[in-house]
Amino acid sequence: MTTKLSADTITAFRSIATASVADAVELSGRRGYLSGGIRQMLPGTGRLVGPAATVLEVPSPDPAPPAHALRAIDESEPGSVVCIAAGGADVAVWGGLMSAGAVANRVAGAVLDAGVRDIEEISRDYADFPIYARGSVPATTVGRYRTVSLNEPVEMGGVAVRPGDLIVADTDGVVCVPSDSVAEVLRAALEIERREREQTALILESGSLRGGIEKHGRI
Ligand SMILES: O=C([O-])CC(=O)C(=O)O
Ligand SMILES: [Mg+2]
Repeated sequence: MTTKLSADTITAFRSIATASVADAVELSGRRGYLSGGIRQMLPGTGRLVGPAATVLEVPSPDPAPPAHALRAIDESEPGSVVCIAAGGADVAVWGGLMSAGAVANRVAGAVLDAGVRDIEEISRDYADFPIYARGSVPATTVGRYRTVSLNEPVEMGGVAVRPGDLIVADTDGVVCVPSDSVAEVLRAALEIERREREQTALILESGSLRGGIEKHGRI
């Protein structure tokens, strides 16, 4: 099961750039950002923020439906982000039908360490639904990969993603905030945003990039 995060926490992260969230996770000694190879394919409306529901897919010629992904879509708490780990597979682990199911179940978005297909259909019929993926590819996952777990820890783009971790994604990419450090990362990320606003003002006032970042000693 995914962990309940407060509506206030979700709202707060929706106003914070992934760059700041990634830096804030790093302050706790961990890596939060997923590989830049997993990028925004469909933007939805604004930043994607929600708890992860995790699915693992592995190579298999078994032509079975992706049962764990279908369950993740139908059974996750509204507002969840369905995260499918497939080792960067060059197949579509998501498409138009899965988007229809996700919208019907109020899933917040999808993050895929693999490809997506039916882009034309999804952008036409589900324009509010955000998808992050390695790219688009017309090949179905069925008969090439099969799902093996739901809501177990997975690895995506170089990061361990656990069910209930907070996913934050925007035009820069995807960050995973470990569920045990959400409050601490939120505080740190807000402080980073405050510092950068101050630095921006100092740069513009002084007319010097180096002068503007001197006070805090970092970019
Ligand atoms: O076949 C798939 O793997 C996914 C797909 O096209 C859909 O959800 O429409
Ligand atoms: Mg399809």
